[in-house]
Amino acid sequence: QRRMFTNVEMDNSTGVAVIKMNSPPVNSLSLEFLTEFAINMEKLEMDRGCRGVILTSSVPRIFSAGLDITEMYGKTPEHCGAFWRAVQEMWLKLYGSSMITIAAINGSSPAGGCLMAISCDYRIMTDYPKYSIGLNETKLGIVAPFWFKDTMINCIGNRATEHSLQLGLQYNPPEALKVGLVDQLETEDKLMTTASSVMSQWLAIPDHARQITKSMMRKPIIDQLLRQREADVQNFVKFITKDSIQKSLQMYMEMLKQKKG
Ligand SMILES: CC/C=C\C/C=C\CCCC/C=C/C(=O)SCCNC(=O)CCNC(=O)[C@H](O)C(C)(C)COP(=O)(O)OP(=O)(O)OC[C@H]1O[C@@H](n2cnc3c(N)ncnc32)[C@H](O)[C@@H]1OP(=O)(O)O
Repeated sequence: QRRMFTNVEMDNSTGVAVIKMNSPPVNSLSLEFLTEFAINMEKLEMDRGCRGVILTSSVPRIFSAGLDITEMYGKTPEHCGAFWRAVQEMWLKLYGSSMITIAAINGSSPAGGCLMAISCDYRIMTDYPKYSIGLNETKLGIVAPFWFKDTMINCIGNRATEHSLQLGLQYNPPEALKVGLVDQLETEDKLMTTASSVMSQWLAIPDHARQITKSMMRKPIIDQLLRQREADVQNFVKFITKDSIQKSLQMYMEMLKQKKG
């Protein structure tokens, strides 16, 4: 039986779906997870009754740990290529969605987890000091590709992105609010109610006007990836299969395990 990585609950009375990521222990984004996520987004996009999506997590304390490192370590170039296509597809479906997308960030959200959040239209994060969010790729010895970087620039601006990406910064909730990485903080118990109430404000705007405006803002980056999608895959495969990069990933995974012990 196929495993489910996400639960989708559609409320037909409001036209809002809640996608809960549910892949313990850390909602890491594996090839299967990403494939299922993109299919779910596609189905909601095709559903004329669905106007908005709230993205959140069922896993305690974690929104998403980002890309599943085990999908990039010790794998064949073919596997790495298939994995990267799935990462691209997830981003294209989320960043390019015509629906209103709100991230209810109820836990830590490094790297690919942060990419998911900043690909949404609005972010509300639980105000808990131990949670963090950011594109920390350089800390793993890897490089966030241009479409991660440009999504971040569109969210927090050029200078803050440069600072944030070079240092691989992870922000706690008040810092994330200050830099503009999230739009609002909320307590754990009120997070979903607040997300629904923000959604109602966005739903009040006529869809066609909001959708054209959103597309105008995001299309240049999306088109740039679409134009060079296969080159981006080959670039990733070449980079990630290098011995030096594989070594960095191995050391990072060992560090994660040691931290636990
Ligand atoms: C020139 C450029 C050209 C092309 C581009 C090329 C390249 C590359 C771009 C790649 C972009 C990459 C994006 C990413 O998302 S990489 C992933 C980054 N993620 C992280 O750094 C997060 C790491 N994890 C953590 O910090 C913590 O786990 C977390 C999320 C804060 C939770 O902490 P905690 O609750 O204490 O849980 P544990 O750390 O004990 O973890 C439990 C368990 O999960 C394993 N794990 C954690 N994160 C991941 C992960 N991302 N992938 C796979 N597995 C993960 C961890 O090892 C533990 O495993 P165990 O077996 O010990 O139980």
